[in-house]
Amino acid sequence: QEAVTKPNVIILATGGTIAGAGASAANSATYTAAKVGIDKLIAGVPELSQLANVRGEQVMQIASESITNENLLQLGRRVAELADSNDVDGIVITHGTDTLEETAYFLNLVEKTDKPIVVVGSMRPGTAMSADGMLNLYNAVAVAGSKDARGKGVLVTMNDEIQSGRDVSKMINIKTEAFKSPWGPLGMVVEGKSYWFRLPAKRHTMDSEFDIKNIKSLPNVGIAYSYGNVDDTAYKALAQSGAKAIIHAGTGNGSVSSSVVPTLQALRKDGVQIIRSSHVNNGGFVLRNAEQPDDKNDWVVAHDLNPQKARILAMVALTKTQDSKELQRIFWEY
Ligand SMILES: NC(=O)CC[C@H](N)C(=O)O
Repeated sequence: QEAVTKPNVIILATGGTIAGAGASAANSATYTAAKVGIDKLIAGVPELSQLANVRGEQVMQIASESITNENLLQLGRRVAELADSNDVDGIVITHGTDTLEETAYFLNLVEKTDKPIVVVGSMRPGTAMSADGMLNLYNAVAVAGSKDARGKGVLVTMNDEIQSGRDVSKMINIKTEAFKSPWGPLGMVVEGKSYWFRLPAKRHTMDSEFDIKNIKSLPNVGIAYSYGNVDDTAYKALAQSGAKAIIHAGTGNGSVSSSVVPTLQALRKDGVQIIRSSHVNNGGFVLRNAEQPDDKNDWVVAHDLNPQKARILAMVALTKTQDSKELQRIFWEY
């Protein structure tokens, strides 16, 4: 009989619904997030031990809408430490789903490792009927422990799909099939085995020019949402609060209302970076110099990144450059 060595997988727990608890099994939507500790979560899925040697670590215990830049840096540093350790083969991060897409993208940009990093959450608390957390966690550990997940960037396992942390997003808040990418999943995980169909084309992890070890703090970057009858109040307030960049969560192709254009031109002259994104639901796609003369205005376009992901990339990029052309290059490449 062949000796099988199981991979060592660390689960870093941060809270969210996957650690949530409700009053009754019928409570799929009314419950408290971030209640259950990581040891209890691991004990609740004994099958994990068939996949890997699993160890848990409680990094924080919060609902992810309350995650701060400091929390992101703390988590990122711990991930980097563990990834550097010889006895760690893969890392799972349990996370609330509200900002999971932001954390996954952040780690995808700044972790210099080819070891699998898998971010996972759930849409229903463990106390609910048909809770999805157990299987999502099982799948996350399976992917994190697998050799074929190496070098594919930060991944997200929800609803049996393996998504790229770069472009996955929470598309609906009441279904277990909540996480989608406009460009489709990278693969599927079924009964603890991964099946791959495509690879990320954008720069990440080992191939990234950013490194968590060189990032001391993240700059203030805000988002302003666009709609009919919008005015420039939010943009001005963000600039006044010290924003180094403002993400324009624009309509359609990142279009900008004529009531806002002059203010954004003036803010750019004052040194604030203006980044045009789109809040279109299934994924925006903003083209340079379409809708607005970005070359003339010295603005940046966020490409296919939604506003919250554009904020993450802008913060990371601004730790290295203040040049709008460099920023634009980074927005095309990541
Ligand atoms: N499904 C969830 O995880 C949402 C719970 C909570 N709002 C959070 O993001 O942590």
